[in-house]
Formats: sequence, C-alpha cells, structure tokens
Amino acid sequence: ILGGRKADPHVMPYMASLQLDGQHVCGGFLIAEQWVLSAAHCTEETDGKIFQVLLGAHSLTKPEPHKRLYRVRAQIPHPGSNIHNNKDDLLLLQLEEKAELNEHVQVLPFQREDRDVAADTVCKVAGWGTTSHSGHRPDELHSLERPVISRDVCNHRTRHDHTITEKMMCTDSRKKDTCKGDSGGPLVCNGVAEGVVTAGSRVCGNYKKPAIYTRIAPYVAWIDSVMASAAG
Ligand SMILES: CC(C)CC(=O)Nc1cccc(-c2cccc(CN)c2)c1
Repeated sequence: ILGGRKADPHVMPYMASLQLDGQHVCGGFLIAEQWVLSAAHCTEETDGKIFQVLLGAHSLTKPEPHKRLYRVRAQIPHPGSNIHNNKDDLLLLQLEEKAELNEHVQVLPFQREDRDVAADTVCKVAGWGTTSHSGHRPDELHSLERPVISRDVCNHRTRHDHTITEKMMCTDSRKKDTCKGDSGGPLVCNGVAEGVVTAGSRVCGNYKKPAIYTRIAPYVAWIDSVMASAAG
C-alpha cells in the first residue's frame, strides 16, 4: 500500500496473508470459515507450491494472540484466469480445517448484487504489500481509503485504454495506491467486499494507471458452486 497508514490492529479481522516458506506473497480475505478469496495471478511465481494462510495477524513477524497459520487443502484458480491479462483473476483457497473465529478472525461478506459501485464512493483497501517505490515490505498491515472512479474514466485511452471489463472496477491511484503484495486483498465499500485487488499494469502510485479490482458480484455463482462442491 503506497501512501496509506498502519491499520489499527485487528479492525480488518478478515485479512489473510498468503505465504510461501514464511514469506508474504499476496493478500486475501476470509469469505467463509474454511474459504479464503484471493487473486489467481498470485500463483504466477510459485511454480506449483501450495500457499499457507496466516489469519488473525497485524504484524507478520511478532507473536500475537489469535494469529494462526493454516494449511491449504485446495487452491482453485478461476478457470478463465491466465497470465496474459487480468481477466477472471480470482483464486479460492480451501483451508485444511475451519478457521477458529474470534474478535481477530472474522468472515467478510461479499457483494452478491451485480451493480456497479457509484463513482466517488470511498472504499477501503488493505495489505502487507510494498509501501514505497523502493519496494519496502512492511511488517504491519497498512490500509488506505480511495474513491471509486467510473469505468469510462478508467477506460480512457490515456488510462487503461478500454481493457476494463464490466467485471472489473477502478479506484484513483494518484500517490495513494495498491502495490506489489497487495493483490488478492478486498476492496471494502460500506462494509461489504466489492472487489479483489489485481496487479493490472503492475505500476503503483501513477494517476494514469488507476488501481484495478476484479468485481466479486459477477462471480457469485462460481464462488458458491466451488464452496458447495468441496463442502465437507
Ligand atoms: C506473483 C505476484 C506477486 C507478481 C506481482 O503481482 N507483481 C507485481 C509487481 C509490481 C506491482 C504489482 C501490483 C500489485 C497490485 C496492484 C498494483 C497496481 N496498483 C500493482 C504486482
């Protein structure tokens, strides 16, 4: 997160850190007791290794009550996701067991109605992604509030030039933006997850490249069917 602030501890108890060999790779969030939603492109540099999911954390390294690392039983990328574009950039992770819910570990509801969030709506995004252009990786969760920008503005030829589909949304990226390692985290508007951070043009803090999110509502059927099929 560029230009954000250290989050107040445990005000986002749904946040997950997707880790490989104890290293934070991407964000994610708890959508059910045994399921985390993240971004498919987070598996790009993992050559088939399975993530572990850290829940209940504020600091990535310090011991904290309710902080717990979960093994993953299944990692299911959306069938339409690919490395060439940002389409269908979603990843479902089934935990080995149901997460123990408490004040520091909670499920975040996601939007089920497929209707665009109005432009200028201020939403919140959080993550352990880089906090500087030099690539500083924070130990503590950072958060940021950003206004939604319309798809028409985001699709302008000087911005993302008509690559933003109706299954994506954008927020302003001038100075304050998502960055490497924030992918997979939720964009929360009025207490509901509306989007999932995607890397897009993989630049950060440049107003000409607004932050892009995969909208969740268009994928409700897929999310529900995967969770139902693997249930039990
Ligand atoms: C395996 C993955 C971690 C590879 C990857 O995602 N790299 C990477 C590099 C630079 C910027 C970003 C990035 C992420 C989220 C939002 C944005 C744009 N605001 C950029 C992402």
